[in-house]
Amino acid sequence: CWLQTENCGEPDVSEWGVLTATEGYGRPDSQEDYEQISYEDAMGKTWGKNGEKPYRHAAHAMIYAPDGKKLWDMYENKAVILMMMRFDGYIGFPGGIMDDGETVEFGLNRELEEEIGLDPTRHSFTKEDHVLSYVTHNKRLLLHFYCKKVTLEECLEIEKRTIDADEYGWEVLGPIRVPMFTLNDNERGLPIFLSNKFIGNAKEELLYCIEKENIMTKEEIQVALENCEKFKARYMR
Ligand SMILES: O=c1[nH]cnc2c1ncn2[C@H]1C[C@H](O)[C@@H](COP(=O)(O)OP(=O)(O)O)O1
Repeated sequence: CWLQTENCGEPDVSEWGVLTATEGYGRPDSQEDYEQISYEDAMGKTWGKNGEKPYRHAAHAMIYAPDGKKLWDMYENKAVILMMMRFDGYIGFPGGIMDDGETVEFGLNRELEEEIGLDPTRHSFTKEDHVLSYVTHNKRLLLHFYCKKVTLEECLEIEKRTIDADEYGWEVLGPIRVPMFTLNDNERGLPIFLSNKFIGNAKEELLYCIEKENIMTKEEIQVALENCEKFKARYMR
């Protein structure tokens, strides 16, 4: 039984080692029910208050920098956007579930330090960076998403630090840069990247921020999604 040091007994495959209490949160849910709500509604929520199983808060964040570098002098990379390969094989953003008593921003900054080694004295997320909140009743989670623009130099430094983070090699298997360009076959680059498996609503959060931060237009994103679907129809039956 993973990570336990004593009294392990027979492994119980339905209750998976010491992760039992939380690992269900990250599992894919065939009945995803993400409902967008305001930050204020999420903070003042009353669900789970009447002796039911409580709702937990979780927060994740996108860090990015405008780029403009050309691949082979041809394809402009519009931005460096940091995502990560998670332990479960899904792509997501760094962050996690708040510990009891933590504010969402405090918990987010703690998770970012643990997962990607973000230095809170230099890059601290505040309410100003909040973008979206969702509730998922299936998972009894209130999910908050944040986004911060940094300089390219800072972004590359943050990316480098990720492999020295406490969680590197455990919950985080590595930083991922989103390819923010598309080759002239209209598929390689962002469209094929979008055919990956993303945790929760991380893909929607990515696309929302790409548009909100004026990295790509709504129309450009739509074209990338359509080309992703064409690629999947051909190769991923
Ligand atoms: O990037 C994400 N965007 C939206 N939801 C996410 C993202 N990453 C995880 N999640 C969901 C999936 C889980 O239901 C919860 C908490 O997951 P996780 O980040 O793995 O939490 P811990 O690190 O274990 O605290 O959020």
